[in-house]
Amino acid sequence: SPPNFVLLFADDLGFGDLGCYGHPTSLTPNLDRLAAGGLRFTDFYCTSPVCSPSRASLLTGRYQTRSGVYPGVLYPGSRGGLPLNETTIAEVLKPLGYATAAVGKWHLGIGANGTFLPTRQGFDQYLGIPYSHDMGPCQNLTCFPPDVKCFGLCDVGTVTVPLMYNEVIKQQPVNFLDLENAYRDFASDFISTSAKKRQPFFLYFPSHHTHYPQFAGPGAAGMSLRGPFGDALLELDNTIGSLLETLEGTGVLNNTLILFTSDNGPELMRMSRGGNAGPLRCGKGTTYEGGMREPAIAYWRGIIQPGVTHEMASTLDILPTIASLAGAKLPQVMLDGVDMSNILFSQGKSKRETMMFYPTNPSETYGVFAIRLEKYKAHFYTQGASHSGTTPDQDCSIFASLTVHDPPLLFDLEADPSEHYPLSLDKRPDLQAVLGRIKKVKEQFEGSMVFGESQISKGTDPSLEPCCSPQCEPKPNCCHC
Ligand SMILES: O=[N+]([O-])c1ccc(O)c(OS(=O)(=O)O)c1
Ligand SMILES: [Mg+2]
Repeated sequence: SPPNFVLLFADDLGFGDLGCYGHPTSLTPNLDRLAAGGLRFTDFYCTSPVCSPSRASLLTGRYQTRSGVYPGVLYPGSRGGLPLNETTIAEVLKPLGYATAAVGKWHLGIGANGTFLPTRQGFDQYLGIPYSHDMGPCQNLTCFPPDVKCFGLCDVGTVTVPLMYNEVIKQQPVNFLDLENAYRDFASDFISTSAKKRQPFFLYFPSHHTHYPQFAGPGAAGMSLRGPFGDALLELDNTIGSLLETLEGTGVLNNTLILFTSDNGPELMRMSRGGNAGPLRCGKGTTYEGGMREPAIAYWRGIIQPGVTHEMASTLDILPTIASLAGAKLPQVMLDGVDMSNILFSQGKSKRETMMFYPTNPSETYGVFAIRLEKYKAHFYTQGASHSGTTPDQDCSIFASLTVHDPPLLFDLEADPSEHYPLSLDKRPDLQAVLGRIKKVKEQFEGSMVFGESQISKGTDPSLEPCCSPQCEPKPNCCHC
């Protein structure tokens, strides 16, 4: 019978944040169990160092430049979103009779009359906050029990964050302390209902953890060794444990592929309240490895052999892989993802030999900032980011302005995954040859790249911000239900 798919997607979680990736104080026993019993990736990439573009690529198998989800991210009042003519994983599976649900952070647009919400993108059901949970005033919200306010300011002058069920606002502002429980119960009900009906299902679970401001309910607050960030991460891990129990209890665990990864690198500017990129350089907002290489685990009990793979793979590859496993037709569009089944099921080589690194704000002027080919990575441009500030490495901070590298900075990511020691090309014809191949890849890729109309440049309209009492005045503060 066709396999079920559970896609667990963390937010702003770094390569070094999980116990199974070496963090000394994170408590992630359930993710560690998935890694121990499944395949742990060491070279798995997202496509953007920030949320919305990365999520567009995950769900379409195409770089964000093609779908138009660039530059930067979408906001509560954004006019744009992931275009409806893009085909998501949910839309690939629906024709095969799959039940589909999204639970958590959408961040691919709301638009007029909810035109870009998950229910318009192939998901039968949706429960979640449709963008980052700092995109609304949070200083009076409780992030930790009994009444510890959220840290910092978040975005003021906007409606408070709403919890939506399908296209209706259920709660505004959301109650963070029971949000993850609500997500867990909703997701568990979806699994149980599908299992009872013997209907194959796709659960997309983009948690808000561990995005700023960190929050956690009573089941995790104060229970980690790593403070607020660790508590939020523990809450996500608890939820994953519950979902595993439900999959097991309903008898579908052996027929379910579970994938876990994160949307972009850690927000280092949050310091000890932010994530950690492990040995990788910089983090969110940059095209150094810390911003783009993510923790990733594939688990399918009895089918995927436990182990570690060093093969290169990406969020782009999830749609083609799920399509091939379900026997679904691929969308008739330019796909950048490749089927990674042979990595998953036969410890084979990846069909992916290259990865393109676009910055937060891709443009046709500069094109890709960096390219990885096999073990080599060439940076044509580098730039720091506010999200990666406060670290000792000055190249990560916002003060590290856009720099052209000609010849490109070249790193050997096997010998130097931290991108500390650029390779000299002098008297190295072998490296010059590598650079020649990379330039050819860049030429071919950019020759085929047609930038879709920027959705984010369509700007924002305050009247599009979700408000549970649309007639109330004065906005946005009156939107409370
Ligand atoms: O890239 N950005 O311009 C950007 C702006 C606001 C965010 O809150 C953000 O963070 S994100 O939404 O988690 O990616 C990113
Ligand atoms: Mg993010």
